[in-house]
Amino acid sequence: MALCIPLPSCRFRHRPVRSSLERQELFGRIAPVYDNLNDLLSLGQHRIWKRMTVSWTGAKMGDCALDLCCGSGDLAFLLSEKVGSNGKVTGLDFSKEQLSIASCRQGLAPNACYNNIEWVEGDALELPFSDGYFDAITMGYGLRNVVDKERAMQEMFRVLKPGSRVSVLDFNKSTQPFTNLIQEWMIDNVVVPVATGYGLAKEYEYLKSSIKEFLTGKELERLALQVGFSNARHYEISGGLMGNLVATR
Ligand SMILES: C/C(=C\Cc1cc(O)c2ccccc2c1O)CCC[C@H](C)CCC[C@H](C)CCCC(C)C
Ligand SMILES: C[S@@+](CC[C@H](N)C(=O)[O-])C[C@H]1O[C@@H](n2cnc3c(N)ncnc32)[C@H](O)[C@@H]1O
Repeated sequence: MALCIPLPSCRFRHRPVRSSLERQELFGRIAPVYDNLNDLLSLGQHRIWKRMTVSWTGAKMGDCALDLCCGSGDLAFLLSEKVGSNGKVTGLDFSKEQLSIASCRQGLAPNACYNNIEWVEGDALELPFSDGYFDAITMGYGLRNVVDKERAMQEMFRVLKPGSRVSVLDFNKSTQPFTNLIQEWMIDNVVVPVATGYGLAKEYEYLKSSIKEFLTGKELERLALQVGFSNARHYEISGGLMGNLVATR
């Protein structure tokens, strides 16, 4: 009979969320509360970080832009305002539940330009777009969550036009121990307790391990150059708690 002895080494205890399917299901479960919790937990700051992300792409009127791992669509809506009614935005995500919220928000919003957004259910690791198709790409809190970060960067490089930019927003994996300590303290003492009230403790506990397994700013810059980008720069935001990688094809 198989026995799982409750020791710290038992691989069935505190098993981290690993496979792509497990992550897809996690984002499906948090979808109903995701937007409200982002506003609450970041004290509205995530809206500012997302505006900075869009601005760093250099997207302009008439452009064709992609928001990868779009979730409920925050960055896609901001891109839509930048490219206007003559431009086009594609929001791609593998979670039906997140896309359904994005689509509802689009229907409820009065902005005419939001008609230029199309939602696509797909995998960031196998993009259903031709080479050199987009003038700008955003990815908010997506790269840390994909199972193959190099592959995701390669796909972004492939579908981007030469000279165009990708802007990748995420938690910063700092090289400063004190910054990491603050980040971990916030997750343990604010984020997870709040999420527990919604029955989503495990889902938000995942944040801490995913940041630990993520890349530092310098490592992200190196990865971008390695897959072929001609220029890559990582910016720290909000005292180094968040970060944004800007890379030019
Ligand atoms: C927009 C935020 C998180 C998105 C997010 C990303 C993920 O990968 C997840 C994975 C699993 C579950 C949930 C998520 C998820 O929500 C940021 C939300 C805020 C942070 C959770 C809290 C960080 C603290 C802020 C840095 C506080 C800053 C306030 C200060 C006034 C500058
Ligand atoms: C934390 S949410 C970010 C949502 C949104 N970009 C934002 O900034 O609020 C991460 C999103 O990435 C999506 N995702 C993760 N891995 C993916 C993949 N391989 N392909 C497509 N979407 C993915 C999830 O479904 C989820 O909606």
